[in-house]
Amino acid sequence: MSVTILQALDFIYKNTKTKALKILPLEQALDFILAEDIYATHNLPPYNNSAMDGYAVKILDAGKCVKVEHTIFAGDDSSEVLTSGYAIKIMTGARIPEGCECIVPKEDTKECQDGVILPQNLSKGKHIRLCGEDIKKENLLLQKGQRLQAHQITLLASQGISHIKVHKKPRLALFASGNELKMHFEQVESHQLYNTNTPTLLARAKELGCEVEFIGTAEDTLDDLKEHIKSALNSDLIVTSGGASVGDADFTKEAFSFFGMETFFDKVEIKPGKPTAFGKIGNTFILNLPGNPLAATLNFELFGGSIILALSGAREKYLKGIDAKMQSEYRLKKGRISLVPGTFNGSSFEPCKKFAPGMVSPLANSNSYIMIDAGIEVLKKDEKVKVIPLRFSFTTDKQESLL
Ligand SMILES: Nc1nc2c(c(=O)[nH]1)N[C@H]1C(S)=C(S)[C@@H](COP(=O)(O)OP(=O)(O)OC[C@H]3O[C@@H](n4cnc5c(N)ncnc54)[C@H](O)[C@@H]3O)O[C@H]1N2
Ligand code: MOO
Repeated sequence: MSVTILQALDFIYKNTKTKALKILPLEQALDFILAEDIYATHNLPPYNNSAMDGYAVKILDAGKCVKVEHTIFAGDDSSEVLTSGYAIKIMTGARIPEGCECIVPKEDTKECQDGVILPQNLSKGKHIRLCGEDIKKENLLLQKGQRLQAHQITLLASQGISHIKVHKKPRLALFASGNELKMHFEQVESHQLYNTNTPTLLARAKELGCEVEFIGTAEDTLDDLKEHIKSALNSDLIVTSGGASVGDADFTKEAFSFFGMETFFDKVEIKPGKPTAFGKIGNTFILNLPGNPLAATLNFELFGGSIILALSGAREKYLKGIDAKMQSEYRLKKGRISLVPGTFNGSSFEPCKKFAPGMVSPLANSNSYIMIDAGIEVLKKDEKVKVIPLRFSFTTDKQESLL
C-alpha cells in the first residue's frame, strides 16, 4: 500500500508502543527517558546562606565601625547570633547566622579597631541566598517522558536521588541485503562494494538512543534473508536496507511475509525513498529501507527516527523543524515531496551542491535536511523553510561574536 508521509507517520505513531521500564542508578541514566514524575524532596538552597565572602551585619550599623569576633565557614553548624555593634565574618555558602540582615562583601569594608567599617548604604537581604529560591520542596522537578541529559541529572543529584525509573532503550537489529555488498573488514572484488548502510545506521541508531545489534549482510536469497530475520526477531525494531524494489533479486518482502509480517505500508510518496516499508511481526516492528544509501539514511532519519522516538517513551516524541530561510535560490523537479540535505548555519539553509539517492557522501558534510512540497519547483532566496537537524552542536570554523 502506498501512503503519504503524513499517513506513514500516523501508522508509526498509532502502532508503536512505549517500551517497558527499569530502574537505573543515576550514574547510568544519561540519555534514558524518565518513566516517573520527580518532585523535590529538598529545598535548594537548603538554608539561607551568604553569596559573598564578607560580613554578616545589621542595617542599623551602616557606616559604623563594628567589632568582629567570630567567623562562619561553609559547612559550619554555627549557632552564633548577631547583635548590633558586631559583624560576623562569613564565607560564601556559609549558613546565615540568626539576627543577620544583610551581607557586606569583604572588599566594601575597611579595617578599624577590632573590626571593620561598614558602607553607608546597606539594604535588607543583600547577598543572602534564600532557602528554596532555586528549588522549592514538593515542586514538580522533572516530568515523566523527559530525556535525561546532563542538566536534568543536575536536578536529580541535587535531591540526593540515587535510582530512577526509566524506559528501556529500544533494541534495534540491523542487517543489509545484497550479493554485491561486503563489510569494511572484508576483501572487495571489482564487482563488489562496501556496505555503508549498516555501519551508518548502527552509529545513527546509537546516537538516537538505541541498543543496536548488527545481524550481518544477507545474500539475495530467500533462505539467507529468512535466516537473518529469524536472528533479529527478539528485537523491538528490525531495520534492513536493500531488496525493497521490484528487481529480480528483491526477496526481502517475501522473506518477511514468510514470518507473517503485517504490512502497514510498503511505498511512500517521497523522493528519495519511495520503496520504504513498515510493518510488524509479533511485537517486532520492521522498517525496510531502500538500498540506495542516501535514500536509506534520509528515510531512516524521518521514519526510523520517528519509530525510535515513539518506542522511547519520550514526551516530545515528534520531529520538529527549525524556522529558517533559504540562503540562495534552489530549483528542483516537482512530483513527490522531496527530502533535501544541506547545511543550516543558524539562520539560513543551503542545500548540498550535489546529491542523488545512490550517493554516500552528501550527509557527511550536511547537518540537516528540509522537506519540500510536491508542487514546488523553486524556492527563492530568503523563502521560509523548516530545517530538520541531523546533528547539533552549533559550532563554526571561525570564531564569531557570541553576543
Ligand atoms: N524498475 C524499477 N527500478 C527501481 C525502482 C522502481 O520503482 N522501479 N525504484 C528505484 C528506487 S527509487 C530505489 S531507492 C531502488 C531501491 O532498490 P532496493 O531497495 O531493491 O535496493 P538494491 O537494489 O538492493 O540497491 C540499490 C542500490 O543501493 C546499493 N546498496 C544497497 N545496499 C547497500 C548498502 N548496505 N551499502 C551500500 N550500498 C548499498 C546497491 O548496490 C544498489 O546500487 O531501486 C530503484 N530501482
Ligand atoms: O528511494 Mo529511491 O531513488 O527514491 O532512492
